[in-house]
Amino acid sequence: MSLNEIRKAAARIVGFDPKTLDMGPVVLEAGALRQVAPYLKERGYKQVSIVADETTYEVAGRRLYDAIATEGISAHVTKITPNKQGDVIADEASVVQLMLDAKAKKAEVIVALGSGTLHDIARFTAYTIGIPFLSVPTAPSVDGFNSKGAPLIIRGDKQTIQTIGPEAIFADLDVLVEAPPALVAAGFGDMLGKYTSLFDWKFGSITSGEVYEQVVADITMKALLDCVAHVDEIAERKEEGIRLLTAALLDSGFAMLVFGQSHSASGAEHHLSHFWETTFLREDRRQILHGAKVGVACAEISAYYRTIIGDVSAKLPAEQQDAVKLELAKVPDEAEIRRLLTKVGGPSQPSDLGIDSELLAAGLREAHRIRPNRSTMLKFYNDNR
Ligand SMILES: NC(=O)C1=CN([C@@H]2O[C@H](COP(=O)(O)OP(=O)(O)OC[C@H]3O[C@@H](n4cnc5c(N)ncnc54)[C@H](OP(=O)(O)O)[C@@H]3O)[C@@H](O)[C@H]2O)C=CC1
Ligand SMILES: O=C(CO)COP(=O)(O)O
Repeated sequence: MSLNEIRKAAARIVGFDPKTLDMGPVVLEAGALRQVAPYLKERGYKQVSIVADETTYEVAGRRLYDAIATEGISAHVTKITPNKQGDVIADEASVVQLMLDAKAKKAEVIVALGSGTLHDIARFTAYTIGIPFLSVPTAPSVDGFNSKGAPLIIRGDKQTIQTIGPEAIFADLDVLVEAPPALVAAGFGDMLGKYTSLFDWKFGSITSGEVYEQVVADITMKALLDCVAHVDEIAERKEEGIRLLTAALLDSGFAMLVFGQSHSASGAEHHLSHFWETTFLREDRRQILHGAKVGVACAEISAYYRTIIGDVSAKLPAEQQDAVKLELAKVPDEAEIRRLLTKVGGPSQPSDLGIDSELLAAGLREAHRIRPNRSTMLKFYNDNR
């Protein structure tokens, strides 16, 4: 959907503050990278901080830096230092690294040049020092370019802090089509996760009176179904497939931005993924792409929910039982989710990710504690067993 269509849809939400979507431009086209420097000039920025890592700097950072300098704007690049396993992660050290650089250079705006992790480092830092950030995605791997939430690793735990959305987005299809297949499959996996996150949000609204916005759920579901309908084009990584996937990721991000929290996009499948992520960090293991974990976790949650629905239903008031069963029936079964993941070339089983049955079982017992305020069916089951 275009930003204007999102604005129109969001206007139907009672009490929605239109300033939330006071942003633009949102550019998703070939050559979008070339529009960044003229935009910065037009906005009158004189000091720009670009945050990248070694890879994203090579992919697009050098070109961006030169283009900004050519406009007579002072730019500097912070390449976030990887952890000892070689992964760039959004933790205290990365945030402080960018904060110190941006402060020292008196940056007026931060440009996030990368995928999910670099965006979270950028949005948290920009919010903390009180400046805006621009989104320049280099891979269609997550729906986190334009949300407000910054999932950070704080003292080893994954906490999501509500910060700010981007001032503008420049998603260059020339760059995105070159992203490695694993990152494309991860983006598709992050979208498939919406099957179970949307179920969990509905579950929370039925059983715990969790605030639910149909418009936000509809935007997310439409984005998800667009991806599923075009799985072949996405798997082929042609320009149209990558455009469709990126547009869906942006729409899901906008849905989170409009709602102000991530209920539409993050349910038990994300909590399971976060559980695996922090376990790997504690064990000094290399990180697995977020969307790769989410896709597999979505299949696991779809299967698990079907095994526990009887027990859950027995503990619900009679009038909620049918509604919950009806919603669960709309979630594709695990075989279908794994089939779609395989089709797009991504991992489909926990073992593909190095997750054994013990870690899987531990996550199903404990992952809900990562987001104790979210009324997922996993939390209900574990709290009431
Ligand atoms: N804020 C939100 O609402 C959301 C946030 N997230 C967060 O996003 C994070 C995960 O982001 P994700 O995008 O999966 O992974 P990362 O941002 O961690 O990126 C993984 C790696 O992708 C590589 N990369 C990126 N673009 C390119 C490219 N064009 N060519 C080659 N390599 C490239 C980089 O390579 P290299 O490693 O070689 O440097 C990068 O480090 C998680 O922490 C998750 O919680 C996820 C969804 C929503
Ligand atoms: O990853 C997200 C959506 O894809 C956001 O998840 P959290 O709100 O759980 O950090």
